[in-house]
Amino acid sequence: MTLARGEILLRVSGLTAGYARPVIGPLSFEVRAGEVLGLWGRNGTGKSTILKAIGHAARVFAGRIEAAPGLTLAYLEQQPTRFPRMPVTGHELLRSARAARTDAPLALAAILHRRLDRLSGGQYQLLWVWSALATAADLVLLDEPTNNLDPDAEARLVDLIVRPGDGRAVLLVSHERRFLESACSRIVAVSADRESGCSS
Ligand SMILES: Nc1ncnc2c1ncn2[C@@H]1O[C@H](COP(=O)(O)OP(=O)(O)OP(=O)(O)O)[C@@H](O)[C@H]1O
Repeated sequence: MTLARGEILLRVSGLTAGYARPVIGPLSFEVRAGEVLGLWGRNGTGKSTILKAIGHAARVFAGRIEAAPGLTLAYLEQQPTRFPRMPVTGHELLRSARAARTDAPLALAAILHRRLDRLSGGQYQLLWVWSALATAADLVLLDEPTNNLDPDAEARLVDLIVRPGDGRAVLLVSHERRFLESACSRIVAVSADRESGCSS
C-alpha cells in the first residue's frame, strides 16, 4: 500500500470492546500515516483489549473500527512467549517474520547470529519488537513494548520506534507515560471509567 503522510489508516469510532462483557469504551481515535500514537492508561483499563479488538481477538460491542483499504498490520502482543530451547537465531526470526528492512541498529545486528533462547530478556524483547517494526506492515501495533527493559534499553527502543519511515504508523500501548512522551507524536489517555472514554 502506498501511504500519503497524514492519511487516515485506522479510524476507531465510539468503540466499546471486551470479552463476555464490555471492559473499555466508548472511545474514538484515529491513526494517521507517519505518526506514532500512544494509548496511555493505568493497569487494567483495557488498553490491550483495544489492540485485540483491532486485531479481531476481542469482541466489539458497539462502534466501528475502519481500516484503510489494503491496510496491513503487524501486532505484537504483551509478554511475548520466549522461544523454546531450539537452535533458532535472530536472523531466522526476522526471516520468518518476513522482515523487509535490513537497517537493524548495530546493537541488534550484533546479536542476530545468536540463538534466541540464549539472549537476555531485554535483548530478546528489543529483537522481538524489531521483528515487527522491520516488516512491511503499514501499521504496527505494540502492546507494552518496554517489558524487561532497563532505562538504557528503553532509550534504544525509542530510537527503533521513531526511526524515520516511509509513512507507516505505530500504535503503542503502555502504562508508562514518560516512555510514551519520548516515543509518540500524540498520546490518547484511556480511562477505565466507561462513561469518560478517552482524551488526547
Ligand atoms: N481474555 C479475557 N477474558 C475476559 N476478561 C479479560 C480478558 N483479557 C483481559 N480481560 C479483562 O479486561 C480488563 C482490561 O484488561 P486489559 O488487559 O485490556 O487492560 P490493560 O489496560 O492492557 O492492562 P495492563 O496495563 O495491566 O496490561 C481487565 O479487567 C481484565 O481482567
